[in-house]
Amino acid sequence: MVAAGSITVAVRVRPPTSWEAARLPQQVYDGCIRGDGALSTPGRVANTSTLRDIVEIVDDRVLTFDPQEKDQTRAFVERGFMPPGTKRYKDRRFIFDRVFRHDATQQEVYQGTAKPLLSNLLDGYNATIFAYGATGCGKTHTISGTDSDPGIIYLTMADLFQEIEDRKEDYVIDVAVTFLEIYNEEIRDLLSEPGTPTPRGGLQIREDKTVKVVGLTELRPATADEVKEIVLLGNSRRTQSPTHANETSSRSHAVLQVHVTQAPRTAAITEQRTMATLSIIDLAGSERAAATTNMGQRMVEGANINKSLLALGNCINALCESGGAIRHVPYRNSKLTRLLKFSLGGNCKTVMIVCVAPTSAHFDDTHNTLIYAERATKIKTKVVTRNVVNVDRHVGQYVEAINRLNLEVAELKEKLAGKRDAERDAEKRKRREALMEVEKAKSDLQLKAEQMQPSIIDGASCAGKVAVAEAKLKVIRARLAELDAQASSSTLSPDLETERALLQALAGPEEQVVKSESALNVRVQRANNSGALFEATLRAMQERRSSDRLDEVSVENVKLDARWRKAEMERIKAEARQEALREAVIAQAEAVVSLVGLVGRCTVMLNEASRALGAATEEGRDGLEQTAKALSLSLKSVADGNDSAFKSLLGHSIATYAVSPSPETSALGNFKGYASLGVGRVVSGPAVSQQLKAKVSRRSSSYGSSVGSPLRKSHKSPRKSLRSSLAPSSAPYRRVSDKDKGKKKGVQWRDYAGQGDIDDGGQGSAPAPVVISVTPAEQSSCSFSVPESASQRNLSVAGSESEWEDEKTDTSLDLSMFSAPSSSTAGSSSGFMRGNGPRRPRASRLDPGFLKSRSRGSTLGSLAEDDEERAAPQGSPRRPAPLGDRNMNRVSSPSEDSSSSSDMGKGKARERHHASPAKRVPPHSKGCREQSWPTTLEHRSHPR
Ligand SMILES: Nc1ncnc2c1ncn2[C@@H]1O[C@H](COP(=O)(O)OP(=O)(O)OP(=O)(O)O)[C@@H](O)[C@H]1O
Repeated sequence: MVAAGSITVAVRVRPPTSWEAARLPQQVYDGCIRGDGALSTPGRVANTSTLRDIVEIVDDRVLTFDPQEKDQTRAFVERGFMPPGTKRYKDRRFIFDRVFRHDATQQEVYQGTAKPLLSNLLDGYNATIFAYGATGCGKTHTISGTDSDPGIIYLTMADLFQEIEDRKEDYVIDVAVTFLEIYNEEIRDLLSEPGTPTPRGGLQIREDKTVKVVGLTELRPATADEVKEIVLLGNSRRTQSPTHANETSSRSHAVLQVHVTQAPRTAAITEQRTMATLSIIDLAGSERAAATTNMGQRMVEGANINKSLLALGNCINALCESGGAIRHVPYRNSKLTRLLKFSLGGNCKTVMIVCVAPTSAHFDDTHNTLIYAERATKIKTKVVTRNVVNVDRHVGQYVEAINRLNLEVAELKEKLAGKRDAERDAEKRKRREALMEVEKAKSDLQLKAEQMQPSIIDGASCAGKVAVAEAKLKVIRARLAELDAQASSSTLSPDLETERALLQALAGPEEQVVKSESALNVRVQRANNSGALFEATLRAMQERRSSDRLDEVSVENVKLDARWRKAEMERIKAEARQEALREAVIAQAEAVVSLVGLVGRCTVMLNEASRALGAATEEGRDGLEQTAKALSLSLKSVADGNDSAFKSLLGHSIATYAVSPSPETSALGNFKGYASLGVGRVVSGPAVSQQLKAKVSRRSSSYGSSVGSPLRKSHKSPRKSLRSSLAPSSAPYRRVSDKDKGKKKGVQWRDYAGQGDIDDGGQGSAPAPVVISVTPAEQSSCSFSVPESASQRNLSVAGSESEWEDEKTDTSLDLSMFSAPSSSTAGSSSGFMRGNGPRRPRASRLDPGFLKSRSRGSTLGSLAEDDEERAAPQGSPRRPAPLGDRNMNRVSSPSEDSSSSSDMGKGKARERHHASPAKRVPPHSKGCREQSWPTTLEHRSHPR
């Protein structure tokens, strides 16, 4: 139920016609400045107009009729002199529900008038829209419009059908349209086709609870366009005649009625139907007969029009005065009022659209119309109720209802199936899109990972190297701190000074590496940046949430991929770091091997020197001198070689520390050995370390640390080093060939002579010297840089592994062996190696007998071999000094092997060579031979 109210009255001002526009004023001011220069007097107004605007729109609800002319000059010109107190203009203000300016569109008028009625209509409330106004003011334009600019009828029906479409799931809505005209008080059917039995005119009104015209043609349009067609058709049949005021003046009232019946789609026995009628009425224009030149039929038409409009006015007046209830309302005075009975005072919501002309040409019509409209605003309508009818279905209708419902069920099933299909399709599409999104995210991440990976790997590798450098530095600094502490309390002995200088040189490159601006650290930083970028990408993926495109599973998929990428990157980083550390460990191991070899050989050499000196002392002055000279040269050679090695490796020479200025500070007297220097176990391999330990434990003398250079590229056999160290720098060394041996060597190893019992049966117990054994092919493939000084000396250091073994074995034996006066008493190492039987001393290179044998042509040591070297053929290989090329572990070349094997002779010695555990090649030795030494000194020692 809608509360009681009034008729909604809206005023629409039409735009001026071209005829009117030509007569409306256009202010033209005389812009000339007068002679006296006075600007205060207004210029002359050139007023050529005969019309003026008489409607001023104040706002969307208020207008002023015949407003005061603001230009007094114009007012004077227009109206002449008016005595004070009299009004030149009506200047009357009207208030309506809506006021539309002349430029308002059809849509705006529709929205402001008819549209609010529409929803009520479908709920069962009657509604009426009628256009009122003088002829030619735009009523037909507002109600019907044109094809290109349709009016209220079309716009209303369009919305109505849209609403029906929206409700059709729940309701069956029936729309029927009738279109009639009241012409000269006769009701005519505008939709009656000529030639049909339906009479076109003379229709009667039946009045019950509703007003109904009997015999009207009802059409059932399904769309707004069909309604438009109907209206155009009806309008074409409507009586129109050209009048003075309007070329297409409607001479009748046209009434379009739209009956809407709505029934719910239920199968109940009773159904609640709502019925409502929308009446859209285009009244004929009121006209003052005096103002028109209408004659004859036009005049009769005009009279009838005016009569019906007067009746309408009277009804309105009555309704206003009575409030819609008490006083009699003369509806029956005309067909129009009878038809509009329920629209005006009944159960209906009514909108009156009042059309007015804007110019003074229609001054009185507009004035009257506005007064008429103002009065209509005062009509109080009754309480509007809903037209609801409860219809009890007849049993006969049940079948119809069931059929309809069956149809509806089938329809709904079809829809549901379609909907399900559509849903399934949508689901599939969504899944496909999600999959594509996941793939895209994954490939993006992969791309990112591939972009970042090289940098991150490089960074991890660099970080590993920096960590190694830091670890090295820690140890070096610890030792340096000790040395510094010693230096602060007392003067350091030359050997310790040398050690400190070497350690400082060793620390230099590491210091450079660990600096924050070092190349490695810069690369680490760059890798960190890449890593951060990668992390950010991963985080973004981890934080992805489900959306329209990605469901939960897809998001989880993406997150898992991100997690896997992260783990993979960590693995690769760890591998790179591990590889860097492994390389460092290998380098350290090689350095340690070289170092141990060097220290071992030097120690052996020193032992032999010591023994030789002791033996020479017993022999007498001549022997002593000779031995001392030879030893001096040998020791110098070793020192030079070591110095070259250090210079090459560390860029630091130890030559200046070689000789102590005073006996008190001499390294010979103050040498701190292994224990005091705290050099720990440096080799992790069990076999080698144990052998070294065994050897070290047998040393009665301390080992100097000054010779402990890693000697990066040194792969020489230790034997060679020792030999070359004993060889005079000027004498090239050559292996003794069989031929030479037969000619020149008067002294042989006892073993070679068959006197020794060297046997390879003692593999298990024989201490394995630290020797890297390589094949001839490997030897030939190895190239070592030879310092110029060393190559200039052109020392041959060739020797077989077996010889080196001999020497090592010898030096492992009881030192008392050197007390034996001659080579004939030199024992074999085999006894020791086997661990049974008496050990027979072997001739040593520094054995006095050996030294003496030089003159006799029978030598064991390199001093004798020097001579042999001099006598060697030109084609025999010449090798650089062992320390000169820093290849301490280098083994003999194939030619050396052959010479050494020939030197040793065939038979037992050869067997021993093959049987020696030392010939086993450590797995890493081959690799390291192909590998270049690191640029930094790879020294490893454990802090105390
Ligand atoms: N708002 C408007 N915009 C443009 N043209 C308009 C407007 N209102 C009216 N007109 C024009 O004015 C002329 C007269 O309009 P219309 O025929 O609608 O008047 P009417 O009130 O129906 O006249 P009658 O009562 O004689 O039938 C028509 O040519 C119409 O196109």
